[in-house]
Amino acid sequence: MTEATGIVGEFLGLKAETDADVLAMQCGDFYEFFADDAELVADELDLKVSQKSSHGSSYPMAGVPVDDLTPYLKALVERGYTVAVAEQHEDGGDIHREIERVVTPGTLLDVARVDAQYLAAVVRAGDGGTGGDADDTTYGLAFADVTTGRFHVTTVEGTAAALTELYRFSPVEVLPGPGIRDDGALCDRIEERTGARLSLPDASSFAPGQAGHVARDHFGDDTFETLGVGDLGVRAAGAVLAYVDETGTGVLASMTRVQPYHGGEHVELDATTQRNLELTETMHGDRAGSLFATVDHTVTSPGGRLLKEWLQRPRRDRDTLDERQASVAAFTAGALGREEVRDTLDAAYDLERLASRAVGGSADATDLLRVRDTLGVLPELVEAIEASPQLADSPLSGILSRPDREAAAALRDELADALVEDPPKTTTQGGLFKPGYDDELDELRERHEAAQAYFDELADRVKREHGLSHVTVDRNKTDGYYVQVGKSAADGVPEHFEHVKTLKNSKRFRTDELAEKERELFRLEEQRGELEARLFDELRDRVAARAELLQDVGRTVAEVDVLASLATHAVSNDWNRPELTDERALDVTAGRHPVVEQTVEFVPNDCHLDDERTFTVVTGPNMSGKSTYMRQTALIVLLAQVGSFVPAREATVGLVDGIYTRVGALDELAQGRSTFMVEMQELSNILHSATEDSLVILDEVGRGTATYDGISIAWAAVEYLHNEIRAKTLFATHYHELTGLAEHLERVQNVHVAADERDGDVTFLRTVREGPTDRSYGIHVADLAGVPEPVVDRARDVLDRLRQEKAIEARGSSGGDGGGGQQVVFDLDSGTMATADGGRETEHEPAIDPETEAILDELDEVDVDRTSPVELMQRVQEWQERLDRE
Ligand SMILES: Nc1ncnc2c1ncn2[C@@H]1O[C@H](COP(=O)(O)OP(=O)(O)OP(=O)(O)O)[C@@H](O)[C@H]1O
Repeated sequence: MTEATGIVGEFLGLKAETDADVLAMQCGDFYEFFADDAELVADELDLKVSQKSSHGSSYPMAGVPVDDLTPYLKALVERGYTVAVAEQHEDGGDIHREIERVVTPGTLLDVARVDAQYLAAVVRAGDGGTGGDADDTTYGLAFADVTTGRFHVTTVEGTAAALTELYRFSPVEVLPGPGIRDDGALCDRIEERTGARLSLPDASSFAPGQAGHVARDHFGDDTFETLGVGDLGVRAAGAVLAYVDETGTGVLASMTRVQPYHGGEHVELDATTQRNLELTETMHGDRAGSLFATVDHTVTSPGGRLLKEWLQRPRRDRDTLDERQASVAAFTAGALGREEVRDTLDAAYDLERLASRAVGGSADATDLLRVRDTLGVLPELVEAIEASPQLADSPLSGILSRPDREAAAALRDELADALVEDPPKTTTQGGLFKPGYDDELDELRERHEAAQAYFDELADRVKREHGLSHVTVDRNKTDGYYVQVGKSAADGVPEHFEHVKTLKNSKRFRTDELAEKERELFRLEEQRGELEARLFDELRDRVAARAELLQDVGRTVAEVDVLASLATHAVSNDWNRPELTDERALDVTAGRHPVVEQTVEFVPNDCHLDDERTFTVVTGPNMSGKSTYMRQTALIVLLAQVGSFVPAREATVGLVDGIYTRVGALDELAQGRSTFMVEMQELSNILHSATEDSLVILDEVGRGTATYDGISIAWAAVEYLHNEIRAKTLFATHYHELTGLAEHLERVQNVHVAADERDGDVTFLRTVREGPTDRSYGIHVADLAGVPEPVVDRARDVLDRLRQEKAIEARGSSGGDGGGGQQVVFDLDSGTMATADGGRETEHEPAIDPETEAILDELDEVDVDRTSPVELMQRVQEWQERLDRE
C-alpha cells in the first residue's frame, strides 16, 4: 500500500506518536477515526463506516460530531481502551492538529459510577534505584482518584502486602514501575487481583530524581518528609502525578493533599480475607448479599463510597473508633435528629467530584449551583445537630467544625449571588448571571434587552402602523430576523418591505431598519455571550481554587452520612455498641451473622477468647453452621473496628491488628488452580503475618489433600499458632482427631455446633456448645443431596464398623480370583495402615513403605516459619512426585 497523505496521512502520523489504543482526530465539526481505529470503534460503538480515498488507496473512516465525543470516549474507556484526542487549531488559515489528551480508565473525569476510580502506581526497591530482590522487597504505592482528588501513598514490605493494598483500593488502572513490568508473573497477579488495565508510561517517570521532583513540586518540598512517606512512596506518587499531567485531564490541582497511611493504622485484611468475609461482594461476585450491601443506608453517593472504604479499612486507633462509636450511639439515641439529618443530606451532591470538575474546567453552571446547594447543606446539618439534645452533645459537632464553615458560607453566598436559578446548559451564550453581579454585564444586558424589545414589539407595530393582519416576527439561522405576513395580507405590505422568501401560506420580508437593529442585537448578543463566558470562567476558577475547601466539606458530609447510616442499621436490626478494649480478649454474647440474619431465623451464639483460651477448635456436622459462626465472629470484630455497632446482645472486643481467614477457595477453583496449592499459600501467608494481636479463622485446613497430609499439616499449624504466634484463632475441622489437641495444648478449647439425631433424622440446632462432637452427619447430608441409595447404605455400614472397631478396610475391586484382591486397613487409633486379607483383618502392622515414612519424617522436620512459601511449595511438589512414583 502506498503511504497515505492528506488527512489520513496526518491521522496515521499522529497515531504513531501515541501509545493509546485509539485516536480521535478533530476534522471541523467531527472527530474522525481512520483505518483500523475506524473498524474498532465502529465495532464497539455501532458506528457507520464509510471509505476515504487517499493516494489511490481507500481507508475505513468513522466519525462522531464534536459535541458528542464524551459519551463515545467514556464507552471506549469503559471497554478497556485508551483514547488519544487530537484537537484542530486554525492559525491564520493554517490548520494543524495536535494530541492534547489521552483518556485512560484511571484518568476519565466524567464518570457515572459512584465507586472510587483509582489510578495506582507501584514501584519496588531495585527498580531504577539500588538493591532489592523480588521476594522480600519493599514496595511504594500511590493511589489517585482524579474524580475526587483523593491521593494516598504508602510503602509496604513484601509482594503479598503490595497485592493486598492493590486489592483494597481496587484501581481501574495500574502503572507498574520498570522492574515490575518485566516481571510477567507479578503483572499477571496484579491484573488478576484488580482487574485493572496495566499502562506503561515512560520508565523515567519512576526514576528517583524525576519522580521525586514531580512529587515534591506538587505537594510541597517537605510534605513527604513531614508525613513520613519513604522514598519509594514518593516515587510512586511522582509517577502518578506525571501520568495525570501527561494525559492532559487538567485535574492535577484537585489533588490538594497527600494522605499517607502506614501499616499500623489499619487492621490488616489480606485480599483473601476481604473476599472470604464478602465485604463488598460475595464469593460469587455479586454485590447483593455482601456486608456493604446489607449495612449501606447512606443517602449520598460519597457517603456510600466512604462506608465501603471504612469496611475495607477498619482502624486500630482508639481515638478514631471512640469518636465514630460515640457519634453512632448519638444517632441511635436521637431518632428525630437522625431523620432530620438524613433528610438534609438528601440535598447534597458529590462535592469532591464537583471540585474535580471545576478544576478540570468541565463544570457548567448547573454544577456550580450544585456546589452552592451542597455548601448550603452544611449549616443545615449544624442546625439539625444543635437542635437535637442527643446529637448536640456528641462528637458530631466537632466533625462538622472541621471544614472552614465561614469560607464555605462565603463561597455559597458568592455563587448564590452570581448564578440564576435555571441556567442554560452552555456557558457561552449568556443568561447565566443574576442582575447586580457585574456592572459591565448589567449595562450590556440592559442594552441587549432593549435591542431585543424592538423585535418583541415589531409584529404589533407592523400590524398597527400598516393595518396588516397575520403578522409574526421570527428568526432562523439562514435568514436572520424577518417579518412573516399571511398570504392574504402579503400584498398590502409597504414598499420598503423587501421580500426574502415565499412559503406555502405566507411571505417573509425584511427592512433596512430591521437589518440595522439586527446587527446591533447580534453584536450585543455576542458581547454578552463573551462577557458571561469570561465571567463564568473566572467564577469557576475561583471555585476550583477552593477545591480543598470543597473536599473538606464533601468528606464531612460523607462522614455524617456514614455515621447516620450505621446508626440506622443498628436501630432497625437491634445491634449494640461493643465495648472496645486493649486487652487481648473477645467476648460476644448472643452474636449473629450480619448478613445471614437478614434472611433466616438466626440462632445467636456466644464466643469467648482470651489469654487463657486463645484457640477454639470448632467441630460439628456438615451444614450445621461452623463457617457461619466463625465468619460472624470475624465480622463482629471488623464492624467494631469500623466504629459500628455489632450484631450481638453484648460484645467486648479487644482491638486486633489483623484478621486472617482461610475459608473455601471457590474462585481459585474456577480459575483452575490447585485448591491445595492455594490453601497452602494462604496458610503460609497467615503463619507469616499473624501476631498475638490478630484474629485467625481457619476453615478445614488440610482438606484439599490426602488424609495423612491433611491431618499432619492441620496439626502442625494448630501447634504453631498456639505455641508460637498465640493469635486468637477459630479453627473448624472435620478431623475429629484434632479435638484431642485440647488435652495437650493448654489454651485450646473445643466447641461444637449441636445437632439432634432421632430415628435417623438430623435436626440442626445451630447452637454452639462447649466440647467436641464426634459425629459429622456427613452421610445424612449425602443422603439429602441425592447420593444413590446403595452408596449411602454402604457408607452407613462403614461408619458402624468404624465406630465399633475404630478401623476400616478399604475395599478392593471384586476381581475374578474370588479373594477380592489386596486390601488395606486404616487403623484410626494407631493412625497406620495394614494389609488385610480377603476382607479380614490381620495384625495391625505398620504398612507404610519406607519412602512414605521418609517423606513423613521430612514433613515433620519442616520448620514452617523458616521456610519460604516458594520453597514450601517446591517441597510439597517434590513429595507428591515421590509419592506418585510409588
Ligand atoms: N446460627 C444460625 N442460625 C440460623 N441459621 C444458620 C446459623 N448458622 C448457619 N445457619 C444456616 O446454615 C447454613 C450452613 O451453615 P454453614 O455453611 O456455616 O455450615 P458448615 O457447618 O460450615 O458446613 P460445612 O461443614 O458443610 O462447610 C447457612 O447457610 C445458614 O443459612
